[in-house]
Amino acid sequence: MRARGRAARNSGTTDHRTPAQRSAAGPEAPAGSGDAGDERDDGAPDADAEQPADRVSASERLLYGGALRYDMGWAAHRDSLLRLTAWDAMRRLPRMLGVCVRLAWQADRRATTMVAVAETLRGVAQAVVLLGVQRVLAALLAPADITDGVRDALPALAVMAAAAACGALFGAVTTYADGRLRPQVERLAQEQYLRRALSAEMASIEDHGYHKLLESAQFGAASARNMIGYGTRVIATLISLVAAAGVLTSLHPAMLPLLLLMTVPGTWATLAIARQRYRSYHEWLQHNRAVAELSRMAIREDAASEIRVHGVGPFLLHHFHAMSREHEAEQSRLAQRAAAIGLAAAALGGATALLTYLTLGALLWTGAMAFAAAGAAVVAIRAGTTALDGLVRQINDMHEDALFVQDLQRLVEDGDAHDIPEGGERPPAEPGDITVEGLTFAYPGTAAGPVLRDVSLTVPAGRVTALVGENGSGKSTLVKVICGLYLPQHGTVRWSGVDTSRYDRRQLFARFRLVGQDFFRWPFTAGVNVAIGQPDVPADPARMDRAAEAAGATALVDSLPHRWSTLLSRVYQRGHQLSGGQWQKLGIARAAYRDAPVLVVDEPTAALDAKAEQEVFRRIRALADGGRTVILITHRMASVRDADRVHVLHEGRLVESGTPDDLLAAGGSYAEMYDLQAAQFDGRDRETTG
Ligand SMILES: Nc1ncnc2c1ncn2[C@@H]1O[C@H](COP(=O)(O)OP(=O)(O)OP(=O)(O)O)[C@@H](O)[C@H]1O
Repeated sequence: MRARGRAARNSGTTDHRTPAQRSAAGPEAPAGSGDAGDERDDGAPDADAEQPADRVSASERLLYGGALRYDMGWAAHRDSLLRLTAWDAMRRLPRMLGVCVRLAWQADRRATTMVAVAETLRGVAQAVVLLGVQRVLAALLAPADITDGVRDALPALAVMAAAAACGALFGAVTTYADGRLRPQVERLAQEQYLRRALSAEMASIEDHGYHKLLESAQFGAASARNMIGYGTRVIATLISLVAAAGVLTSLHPAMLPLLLLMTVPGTWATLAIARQRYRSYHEWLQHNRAVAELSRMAIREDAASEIRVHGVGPFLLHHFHAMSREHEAEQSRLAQRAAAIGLAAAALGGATALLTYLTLGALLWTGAMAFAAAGAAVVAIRAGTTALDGLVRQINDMHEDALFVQDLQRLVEDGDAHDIPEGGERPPAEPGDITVEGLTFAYPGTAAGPVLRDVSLTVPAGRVTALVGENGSGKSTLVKVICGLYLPQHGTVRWSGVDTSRYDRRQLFARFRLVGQDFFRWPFTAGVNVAIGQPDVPADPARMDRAAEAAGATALVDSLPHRWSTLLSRVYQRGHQLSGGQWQKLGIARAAYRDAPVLVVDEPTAALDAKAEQEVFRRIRALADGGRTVILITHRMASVRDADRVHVLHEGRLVESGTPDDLLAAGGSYAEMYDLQAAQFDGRDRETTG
């Protein structure tokens, strides 16, 4: 494809085999790769199939549980894609040019002006050359003596030469200014995209529809860059076209309609093929993303050992092959249709060209047109059809890219509803007691129903509060709602009795430090991995050392080849690999680096050795003793014994609350979980001592 953005959006080759040939010659399926019989509707290209989503390969069913096709009903592009007619494309041209100019103007006014002026002048130069041809032919063909003819043609030839030289010069100016402009436009658009994506609500990021918009709009930046190029060419082409049309009309009024008629078949073919490509691109977006993801898995660090030890390589390769073939079949179907449309357009184009030249001949024959004028008309027709064809192609390209730029604009302009809202009161520096009242929460867009049901509890200030319960009981969800990451459907979260919905959400986040189960391993230096806990201030090495000390990570940092400057990603040169437990210590140091009154720790010690685990809990306890509020989620019941208060969740409901001693005495769920774990240790002790 023409441009970088488009290359990233499209992929695939062709597979012309029938299903029978495919299963006969297909790759040997490794164990677990699906039943060969499932290939039944992994169909070869079916020219009549209107619904590619019906063709689901065994790989797709096995790996993704069904077809990975977007229902076109979702697409905001749908109408623009499928309604794209020549009239529609022309009608939209001014708006699309407006988009280009606005983007370019925002990025670099000087370069934009240079491009606009140079392209306009280049178009004018081309028009002068065309008019010169008419003059030269008239001068050469009119007098009986060729020497007189050449002499008469000389001034026009000189003007043509000068115009051609100027055209080349303006072309060079455009090349320079356009080359400067395009990367700036792309950067600007990408920054707009990132700003929007980074400020979206968690619920919006997980929202299917919004995620699709985010996915589609990510191509907006590359498309914006492309559009500048197309816009530039459209200006020059339009001027050439006006010149050719002017020349033709001046030669004979019948010529202009014929010129337009000649371009009808090409225009129809270009737009018909484009419509099919748009439809296909959108339907296969998810599928192609999955194929790209399958091939990326081959080099993922976190998958590398399992791929080798479990022999996952052939499995991945097989499914990559099968899914790629499936898309190739779609590509093949498109190619077949494009070839048929192209052939029909060529036949119609030939007929219209014949009609035009026959008319020209008739005009000559009847003496309605002079010989010189007919020669100039042939040149103008050629220039005109080339310009018109080019214009349709450029408008089509622009249109395709404009859809992605439109998505980006839609995201930028209408994304407010999905952003974490700004505004609200400033929350107090210390939240005091945190109380949750009648909280019910369901993840938006899921059919599973509420994962928290009517939960009411208190997290006392300056104490350690433990949340326990079996897997999936809602502990992590509860702390995410308490932190303000998600908004509950019912109920309130209060700080010292004040409803937190009054507070500015971003400032609310600033009161929490979080060591999540799935804290992110930034592929940056060890120092950044800790200092990113407080990214709004410059990294302070002394504070990093203190945070490492608080997390028991000093020895680890000292052991790194470049201490804080050690790059923690083996993907890069000089990269260093940490163990899971070492990462966890850095994650705790990140939270310690952050200056916030409430510490939320979700399974903080899962990857730590026994000594480190004990140390972490000792430090967490010390934090609370120093007045910090700690919310601790853990499955280690022994660690919970040090908590001041324990809340037990079961299937999204609060079932027990109290001090550890009270709950043990009550003999409920907590006591049961505690006894189970204690019995494991007792058993092991007996085994090792027995
Ligand atoms: N982002 C999400 N979108 C939809 N459902 C989710 C999401 N995160 C969690 N869930 C669902 O919410 C329920 C509670 O999950 P949660 O992670 O809060 O449980 P948990 O008690 O912390 O479990 P664990 O002890 O295994 O960490 C689960 O059924 C889970 O499938």
